[in-house]
Amino acid sequence: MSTDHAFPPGFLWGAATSAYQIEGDPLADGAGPSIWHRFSHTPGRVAGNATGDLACDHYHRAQEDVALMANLGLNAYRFSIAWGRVLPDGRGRVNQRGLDFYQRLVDRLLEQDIQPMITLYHWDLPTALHDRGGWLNPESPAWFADYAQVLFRALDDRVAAWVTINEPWVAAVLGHLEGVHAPGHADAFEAARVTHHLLLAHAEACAVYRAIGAHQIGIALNLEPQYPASDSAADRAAADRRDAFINRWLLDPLFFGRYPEAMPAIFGPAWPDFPSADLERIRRPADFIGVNYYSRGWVQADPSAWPLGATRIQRTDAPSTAMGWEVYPNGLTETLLRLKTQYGNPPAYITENGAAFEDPAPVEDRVEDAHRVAYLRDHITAAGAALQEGVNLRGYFLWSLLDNFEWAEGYTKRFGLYRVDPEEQRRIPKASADFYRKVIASNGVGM
Ligand SMILES: OC[C@@H]1[C@@H](O)[C@H](O)[C@@H](O)c2[nH]c(CCc3ccccc3)c[n+]21
Repeated sequence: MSTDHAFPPGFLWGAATSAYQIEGDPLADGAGPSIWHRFSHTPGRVAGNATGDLACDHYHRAQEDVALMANLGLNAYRFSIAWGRVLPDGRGRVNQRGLDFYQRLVDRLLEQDIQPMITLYHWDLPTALHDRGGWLNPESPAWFADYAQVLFRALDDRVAAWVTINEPWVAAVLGHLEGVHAPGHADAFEAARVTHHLLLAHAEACAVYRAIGAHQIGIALNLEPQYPASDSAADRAAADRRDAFINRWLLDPLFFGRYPEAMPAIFGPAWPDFPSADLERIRRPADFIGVNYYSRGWVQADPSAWPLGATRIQRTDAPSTAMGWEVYPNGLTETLLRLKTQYGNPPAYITENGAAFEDPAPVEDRVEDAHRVAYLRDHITAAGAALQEGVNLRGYFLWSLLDNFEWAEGYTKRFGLYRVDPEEQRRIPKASADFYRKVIASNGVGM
C-alpha cells in the first residue's frame, strides 16, 4: 500500500509557536508582565531558573524568522499574541507599540503568502488581571472578550483563522491543580472553575466574533487517547476516567453542552454545580476544532493517585521522546477519527504536533535529527490516513518552528525545526526542516 497520502489542494502546512516561548523582551515598549513572567522569575519553578526574557528574541527578529518560514514553503503560521503587550493592564488602555508589532508581523506573513492563524491566549495572563483573581474571577470571560474584540477590530481583515484559547486543560490542571505551570496553584477547588471560565471566555469571544468577524474561529485542545495497560476491568475503568478527565471534560461541553458525568465523581465536593445556561453558551458552534496531538496515555488503575485513581505509566517496550511521551502515530489517526464518529466530523486542524529529542550537536551548521524526521513522517502519514477515512482535516501545524522556552522545562527540551540557543540566537537548520520543506512541496509524504 502506498504511504503517499495525498493531501487535498489548499491543505494548510504550517508551523506553530507561542508568544512567551519565542518573543523574549516581555516588557518591551510598554508591555505589562504576564503570570509566566512572574512564575519563571520565581526561583525553583523552571528548570535551570530559565525565563522567557531572551527566548528566541523573536520580538526583534521577526523579519528574519518570517524569511525562514517562507524558505520552508509554509503557507500558514500559527502564533499567539501576548495579551500584556496589547493591554498592559489586561483591560482598558491599548498599548499601540505592542499592537504594532503584531500588525507588522501579519503584514510580513501576507507578503510571503503565509496565512496567519492567531491564538489569542496561550497561557500568558497579564498579572494585573491575575491579581484581580485571574481565571477564578467570574468577570474573566468578559475581560477576555474585550481583549479579543480589540484584536478582531485591528487584524480580522488579514487573519484567516483565530484560536481563542490554547489548551484550557493544561492552563487549569497544570496551573491550578498540579501547580507546575503559572500561576503555580495546587488547589483542588480551583481547576474546575478555571476550566469553566476558560470555556466561557471562549464562548464570549466567539459571540463577539459572530457579530464583527468575517473568517474562522475555534479553540485548540490537547487531546490524548487513553489505553488500558492491561485488559483488566480496573485498568479499563481507569483509562475511561482519564479519557473523561483529559479529553471529554472539554469536548463534551463544547459539542454537547454538558460535562461528562464522571467529573463530579472525580472531583467530589470540588466540582461546583454549574448553571445550565453557562453550558448552553459554551456550546456555541465554533467554526473548527484545533487538535494538539503528541502521544497517548497508557493507563493503570492506582487507587492512591488522587483524583483519578489512575496513572499514566511509561511503557518500556515502546519508543518515547525526550519528554517521556510514547511515540504512537496511530493515536493521531484514532483521535481524528473519534472527532468524526463521536463529535459530528467538525472542520479540524492539527494545531500542534511535534517532538523533543536529545538532538545531536550541530556539525557544519546543521543538526541531523533523524528521530524527529521519523516522528514527523509517521505522524503526517497518520494524518493522511485519517483524511482517507473522511475526517474533515484542513491543515497541519508542526510544533515548533524554533527550539524555544518549553515552560517548566526551560530550554532543556528542543522541539524546533531550527536549533536556537538563547545566548547566541542563531537559527541552525535541522534535517527535519529539509524533510518538512519536501512534504510541503509535494503536498504529502511521498515515498
Ligand atoms: O510541550 C510541547 C508543547 C508546548 O510547547 C506548547 O506551548 C503547548 O501548547 C503544548 N501542549 C502539549 C501537550 C499538552 C502538554 C502541555 C505541556 C506539558 C505537558 C503536556 C505540548 N505542547
